[in-house]
Amino acid sequence: MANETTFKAGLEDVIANTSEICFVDGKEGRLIYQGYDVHDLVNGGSSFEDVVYLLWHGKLPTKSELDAFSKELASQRELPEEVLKFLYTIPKNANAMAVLRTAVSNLGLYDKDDGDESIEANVRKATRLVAQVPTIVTSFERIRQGLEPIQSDPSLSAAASFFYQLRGEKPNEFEERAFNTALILHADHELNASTFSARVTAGTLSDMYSAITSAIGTLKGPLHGGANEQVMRMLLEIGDEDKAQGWIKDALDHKRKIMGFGHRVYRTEDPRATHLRRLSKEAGELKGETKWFQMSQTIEQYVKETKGLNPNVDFYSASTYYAMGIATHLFTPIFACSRISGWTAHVLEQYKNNRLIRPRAEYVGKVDQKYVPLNKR
Ligand SMILES: CC(=O)SCCNC(=O)CCNC(=O)[C@H](O)C(C)(C)COP(=O)(O)OP(=O)(O)OC[C@H]1O[C@@H](n2cnc3c(N)ncnc32)[C@H](O)[C@@H]1OP(=O)(O)O
Ligand SMILES: O=C([O-])CC(=O)C(=O)O
Repeated sequence: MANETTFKAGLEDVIANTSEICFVDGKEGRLIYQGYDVHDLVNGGSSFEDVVYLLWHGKLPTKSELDAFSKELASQRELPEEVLKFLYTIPKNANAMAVLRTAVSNLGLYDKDDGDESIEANVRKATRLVAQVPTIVTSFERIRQGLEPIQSDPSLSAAASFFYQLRGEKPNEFEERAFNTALILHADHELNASTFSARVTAGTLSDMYSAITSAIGTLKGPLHGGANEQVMRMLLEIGDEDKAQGWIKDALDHKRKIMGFGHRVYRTEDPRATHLRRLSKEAGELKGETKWFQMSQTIEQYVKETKGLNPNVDFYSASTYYAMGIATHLFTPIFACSRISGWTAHVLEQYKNNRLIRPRAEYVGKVDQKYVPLNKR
């Protein structure tokens, strides 16, 4: 039996590995990628591609490195024919995260580098994954609606390409800028549950696609990435700003969690929420419908006052995406379109310095049971 003093429910504050990729300073409310504050990356005008390069290579690319990397990513967006065909066989009402999880697993079967576990091959797999996860999400969404998937335009940025592949139209300036910011903000977050899943799978020296499939299944849950969809469903259910306070009070009185609030690490404002709050306001104003932003503000104030809880990344991303006309069931897959960069960075780091991840459980079951043969039970 493991020493019971070592047990921490939910592994809270347990250090499970070292990492150079990301630091979450929960006390100060800071998020750092490879030494760079996420505020500087957003305010300094980084592209998502810039950040993916940073997460993987530990340095910001030069202009020519970024151009080459962006071109490489854009050239890999098309799905293998077999995977595209597979998307047509999926039930149209399937959960979009379940589709993504299954399609990424399927994608691994057709990767040219399948079976090659060299660093170079794994970087190539990571590149394809970052390029193709959005294509899976947008293609299935179109197939679901009875439309044909759209071939990507390699001249577009990752942010613009998502809209183009989803709608067949390029985004406006705000949509591209806001989506690029959202992609940067969701890119990595240290040892969150889905990244931990990916690292546990990679730690057995299983392949990149298996690790990412584990991660997608973990992100799907409403206590993690799935919360952004639940936030929007909550706002829609409340329906009117005047009803927000009463609805939240009732939920809290019944000990229900308010989606999009609270965090295992942050004890202050989640730095990503600061940007997303601003984007939610801007998106609402551009659409001429600020009701969801205003309702979110009312909820934030009430939950802060009554429970002392801050909004996390999922709270204001919901009303931002909604104002941009994105369907609610795509919110968590969009999270995955960004987090795939962090997951792959962590899987590459795990392979570089691997040790099997295998914690202990504190045994609290029965002991010394007397065996009874079947005919005597
Ligand atoms: C991208 C992400 O994954 S960000 C997180 C997304 N998830 C959500 O938004 C779901 C809602 N939030 C939560 O469920 C939690 O805050 C989590 C899962 C994020 C963190 O969970 P934990 O660190 O395990 O905190 P835990 O659930 O133990 O909460 C501690 C206390 O705060 C309360 N609390 C925490 N979050 C909330 C919430 N959103 N609404 C109401 N109460 C809450 C708990 O009820 C608990 O109260 P108690 O001590 O009186 O029982
Ligand atoms: O870090 C966490 O536990 C959850 C989170 O905010 C994320 O994955 O972005």
